Amino acid sequence: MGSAIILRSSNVRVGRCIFGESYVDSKLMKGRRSMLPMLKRNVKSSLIIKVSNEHAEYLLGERHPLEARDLVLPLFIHEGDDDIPIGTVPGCSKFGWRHGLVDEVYKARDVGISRFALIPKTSSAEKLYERNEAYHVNGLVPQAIRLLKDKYPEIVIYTDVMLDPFIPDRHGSVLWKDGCTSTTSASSSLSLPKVGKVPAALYKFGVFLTGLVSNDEMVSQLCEQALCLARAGADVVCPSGSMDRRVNVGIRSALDDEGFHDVSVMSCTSRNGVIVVEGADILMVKPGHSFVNVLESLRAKFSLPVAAYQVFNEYYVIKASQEDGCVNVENVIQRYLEPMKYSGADIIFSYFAREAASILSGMK
Ligand SMILES: NCc1[nH]cc(CCC(=O)O)c1CC(=O)O
Repeated sequence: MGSAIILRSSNVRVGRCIFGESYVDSKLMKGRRSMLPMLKRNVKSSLIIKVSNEHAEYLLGERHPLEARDLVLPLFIHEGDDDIPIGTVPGCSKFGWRHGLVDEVYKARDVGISRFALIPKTSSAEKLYERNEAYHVNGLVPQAIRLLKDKYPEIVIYTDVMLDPFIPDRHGSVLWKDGCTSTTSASSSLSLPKVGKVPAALYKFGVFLTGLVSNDEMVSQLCEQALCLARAGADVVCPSGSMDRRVNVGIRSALDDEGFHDVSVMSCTSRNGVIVVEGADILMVKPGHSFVNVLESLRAKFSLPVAAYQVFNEYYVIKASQEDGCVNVENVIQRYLEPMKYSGADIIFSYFAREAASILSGMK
């Protein structure tokens, strides 16, 4: 079922083929075009940015070793000015978006990393919710994107589309609420059914918590957030925890309607191996290393770029052993990152990206 949908959507939709002339040396393409019927668009921001012949060869079937350009460095960011260490993890911080983040990106670019994922770590959630921070033009993530793109226009930025960091109780969904107390601009165009009398104890942060999730409202807010991120300059938006199949499709069409054809939608699967491919331009497996079998099967089934995410938890464990001298970065490359690449990942998210890249680019 999934592949039929993909085929259809890639055929009908406008947009460029990954191997459009403007991206790849046409000599390389001679006689090979027929091999690429299903490869999809949204090149700019996904795996083919500034495509080179080697990369095209890789996609045509030849396996190349892991390279710095395959890696995405995820960065935790916060609103304050100073960097805040994360627990006891050596060398890992939540970066202040104005300074620490920019320094970190600068250092990573030096060793050949050009892709970054921004993960907001918000505080004072109550205030944030009142300001509709999830899709406020001057929200944490949009501001960080604009700053980075201004300084380093060539980098690729991945951002989450999710409400969790901006909703006080972090459930990540939009709950039915009294229509009159709508706190979000996205919802103003929707008329929500009234929930009737709700006990006062359930009234929190301007929202009546009834325990019922409003999918329409959630999809609408996620689309609003994706647009806000795209307007700020995000290259790839990543809806996560898509409990509603309309999320990817809704975001894809909202982006297309505003002319953001080059902004990619990355769909995430984790744990159960279920992935929503409709509307997606990139498929992601998280945690990637634990599910290399899923990477392999996505690679075999779909002609979309596949991404793998090495999660923080794994980073934490490896980092601890590194401190004990049991593991070095070469081991991390050989035992964790390369297996994900060889299992089918074109794009690898890893908190080790900078350390790994400095070895891969021979700069260490
Ligand atoms: N989906 C949102 C998101 N984006 C980045 C992370 C951090 C992932 C990690 O490194 O553990 C998470 C949370 C999650 O998926 O669990």
